[in-house]
Amino acid sequence: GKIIKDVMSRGELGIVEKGKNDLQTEADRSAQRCIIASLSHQFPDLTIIGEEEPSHFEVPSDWLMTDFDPEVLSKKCPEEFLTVSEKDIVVWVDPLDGTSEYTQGLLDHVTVLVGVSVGGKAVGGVIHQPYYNYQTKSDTNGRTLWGLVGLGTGGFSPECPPYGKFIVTTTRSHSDGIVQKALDAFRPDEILKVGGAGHKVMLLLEGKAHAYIFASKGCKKWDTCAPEAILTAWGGKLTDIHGNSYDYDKEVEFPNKQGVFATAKGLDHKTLLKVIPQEVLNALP
Ligand SMILES: Nc1ncnc2c1ncn2[C@@H]1O[C@H](COP(=O)(O)O)[C@@H](OP(=O)(O)O)[C@H]1O
Ligand SMILES: [Mg+2]
Ligand SMILES: [Mg+2]
Ligand SMILES: [Mg+2]
Repeated sequence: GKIIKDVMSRGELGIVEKGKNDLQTEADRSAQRCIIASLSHQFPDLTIIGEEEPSHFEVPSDWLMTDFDPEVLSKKCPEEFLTVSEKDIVVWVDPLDGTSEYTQGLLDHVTVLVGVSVGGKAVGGVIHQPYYNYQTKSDTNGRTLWGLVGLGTGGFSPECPPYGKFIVTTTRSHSDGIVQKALDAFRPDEILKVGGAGHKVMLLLEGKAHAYIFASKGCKKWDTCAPEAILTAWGGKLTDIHGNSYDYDKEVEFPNKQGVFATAKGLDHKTLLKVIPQEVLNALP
């Protein structure tokens, strides 16, 4: 988070266009180097997959994080993970989610995502929001939300969305006709178009939206692993638009080709899926 803020303060974003409507900045590159170097230093047998291309330069020594969160470590590890070894774990890293919004100054849309999968299932995750409340509080360090399936969540106060209303959240920078058709089918009371998969799942976790609907193949495994794990740990659900769960094993393809459909705790995920029109389902087979 600090690296991301430092790059923004210096004002030289070093923007590279990876593809159509797909940017990368110095903050994406540096944050990934910090996260991957720190994790692989402490856990050499982990499989770590990051969004950005690997860098072979050595990272500055003050970028190597060595401390652990005592609050999380004070909790009891769920039985099912006691025998998991480093080799069974795949970590999906999105060093900066919401790059498009970052370059446009919509800073609270930006998050850092570190997702942990075991046996292909998204079970653990961290969403760090470096610019949380940055407009109201001047020297905030941001906040860090976490979740582990079987244990619970921390770093935020989960809330259920309001009754008698249906609020959906979706992309603000990667929409198309099919994305819009899927949204329209729900006749939502409100559509929150915001950046980042992490940011959108936070809206579900904090009761600001009922569903995150993205009928597009644009999101990748690093976008959804951490958010899915935290959402699942709380009681919500994230699947593709057909209702199938994504596999986060190390061999899988990166794109979430069947889109994203996520619902807050207390919603009937299965019934809501039936609202998605056949034409939309056919577009993302
Ligand atoms: N059409 C597309 N092309 C490239 N990336 C896409 C995309 N649609 C979604 N994404 C990626 O999915 C994430 C969430 O998208 P959105 O904010 O539009 O909902 C972003 O992650 P990054 O910002 O980490 O690249 C974004 O780049
Ligand atoms: Mg990107
Ligand atoms: Mg992303
Ligand atoms: Mg990213």
